[in-house]
Formats: sequence, structure tokens, C-alpha cells
Amino acid sequence: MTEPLIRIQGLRKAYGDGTEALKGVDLDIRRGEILALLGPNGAGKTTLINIVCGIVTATEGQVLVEGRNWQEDFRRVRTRIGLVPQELTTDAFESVRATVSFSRGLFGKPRDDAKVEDILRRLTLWDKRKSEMRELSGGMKRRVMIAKALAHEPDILFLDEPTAGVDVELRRDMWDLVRKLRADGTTVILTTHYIEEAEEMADRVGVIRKGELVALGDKNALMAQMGQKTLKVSLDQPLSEIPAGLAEWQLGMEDDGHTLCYRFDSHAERNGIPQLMRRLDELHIGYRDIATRQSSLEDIFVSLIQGEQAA
Ligand SMILES: Nc1ncnc2c1ncn2[C@@H]1O[C@H](COP(=O)(O)OP(=O)(O)OP(=O)(O)O)[C@@H](O)[C@H]1O
Repeated sequence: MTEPLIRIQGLRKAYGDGTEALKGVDLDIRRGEILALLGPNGAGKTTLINIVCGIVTATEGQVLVEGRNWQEDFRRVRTRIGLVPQELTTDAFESVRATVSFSRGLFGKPRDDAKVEDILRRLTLWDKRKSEMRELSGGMKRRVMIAKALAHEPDILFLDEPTAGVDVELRRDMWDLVRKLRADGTTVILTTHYIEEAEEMADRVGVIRKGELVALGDKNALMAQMGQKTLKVSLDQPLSEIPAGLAEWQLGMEDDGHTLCYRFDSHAERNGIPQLMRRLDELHIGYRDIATRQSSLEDIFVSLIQGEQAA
């Protein structure tokens, strides 16, 4: 097993008002991966990112970059990290090129017009280089935020909600861009509310709930391992309620009683489907179609955070 690029150990954060934003998170980030962190509002995603980027101090725990505690090596490590924060923070009257170039200087890198041009071209911002920030659309501003974060040539990029409020087309462009960055060797950690985004892009997915990492894994493995399947039975006649004789399958009803839904574990030896179909015949419940569907990352996410309200 190769050493992780970033090792987060026992990270806890209690804010001054007593809010426990992180309750002991352990997480290894692999070199060259795209890791998506999913979680509901207030789960602690931004806090986690901000600690790793040195903006917030942890109450407990440590962050190691290539095995070295990065607080002890702050300056060197910080130059390797780019952060695209949730809020757009730019000077409205500054030009796009100056905004990106200035950001490079903040990290002590010498001026390099060719590098800035390269970054702007990669983000299809070159034509807008002379525009002032206030003249740009929201999506363009977000691109500039990414360009700013890349200006000092980091090899680790944190994106906090990169596509919040961005339309579908631009979101797809953004995904392509992130994939390109990964292809160039950048490690990308992003937080998102859009499960589709994690499904599309991530190599691994972590789910954070109430300051804890409640699931982490290879996206496909996570979906296969935690995924359930749903059997949908389209009925000839709608039912007003689920008959007592079907209670053991804990069925759900959809489409005003026209469809019965049965969630089952696709890995179980006995999934209960033949028995269910037999019982439907015995009860003279006719059906005209049956279909199964693998649960999506969204289903998994919902079931993982469902404890939220109850807890
Ligand atoms: N500076 C702060 N002072 C006090 N509490 C804070 C502070 N920043 C965040 N919190 C609290 O810490 C918890 C975690 O917040 P955080 O912003 O990390 O969550 P998040 O998962 O990023 O949420 P979102 O998806 O809404 O951005 C929340 O309860 C939030 O109110």
C-alpha cells in the first residue's frame, strides 16, 4: 500500500460557541484521485477542507502531507495546495488576468505571464482576460476562482461546492475541466451537494454526517456493496392499501397504488422475490410488468443521512 498523499488523523473541531463541527475524522487521500465529500448542510465538509488548507485550526488531531505534519512545514505545504472556496472572493474592478496573476504572487511565485496565459486558456478565460470581474457571469467568475487557485501551480486542489448555482451545461464543462486536471496529475478533493456530480466524477466518495465520516469507499464498490435493488411491480388494478398478506415484504406503493415497490439486498442468498410473486398470484393480484433497478448513489446517500432527523 503506497503512502497516502494526505493523512487526516483524529480530526476534531469545536468552534468557540461549542458547535462540534468535526468529531474525530480519519481520512487518507490518495495521490492523483478525485475524492468527493458528500454531506448535508452543516455536516462539517467546509470545516474539514478549511483545516487541511490551514484556514481553520483543529481542536485535536493532525494532518500529514507525505508523512510530515504539515503545521510544522506550513509554508512549503501550503504552496502545494490550491483552494477554491465556496464564496466568490474577487475584486470587482480587477481584470481577470490581474486577479490570477496576483494570486500567484501571494504564494511567493515569480511573475510568469506564460503560465498565467496557459491557465487562462485551459479554463477558456483567455478571451476574457481584460474583462473586469464585475462584468463576468456567475459561471465565469467561478472559473476565475479555479484559475486563481491554480495560479501558483499546486498539485492538490480543494474545491468547495464548485458548481453551486451553476447551470447544467457549465457544470458539465466544470466536470471536464476537473477531469483534465486529474489527468495532468492533480489530486482533487471536492465537496458537493449534487450526488450526480460525485457519481460522474469521483474515484472515491466519502459521506460526512454530523461531523463524522459515515462512509468512505471506491465509488463503484460503495454502490455495489451498499446498493440495494428495487423491484417494481406494475399492477393491473390499483390498490388502495397494501394487503395484510404482503406485510412480510414491507412493500412501498407508488403511482397512486398502481405500482408496488420491494427493496431487496441483491447479494442475499434468498431475496424473497419468487415467494412474493407466488403470493401475488395467490391473492389474485394481477400485474403487467416487473422491473428491477440498482439503487443509485443517491439512494445510498439518503439512507446514510436518514438518521439525521431521528438522531
Ligand atoms: N466559524 C464558525 N463558528 C461557529 N460555528 C461554525 C463556524 N463555521 C461553521 N460552523 C458550524 O459548524 C458546523 C459545520 O459547518 P460546515 O460549514 O463545516 O458544514 P458543511 O458541511 O460545509 O455545510 P454546507 O454544505 O452548508 O457548506 C455547522 O453546524 C456550522 O454552523
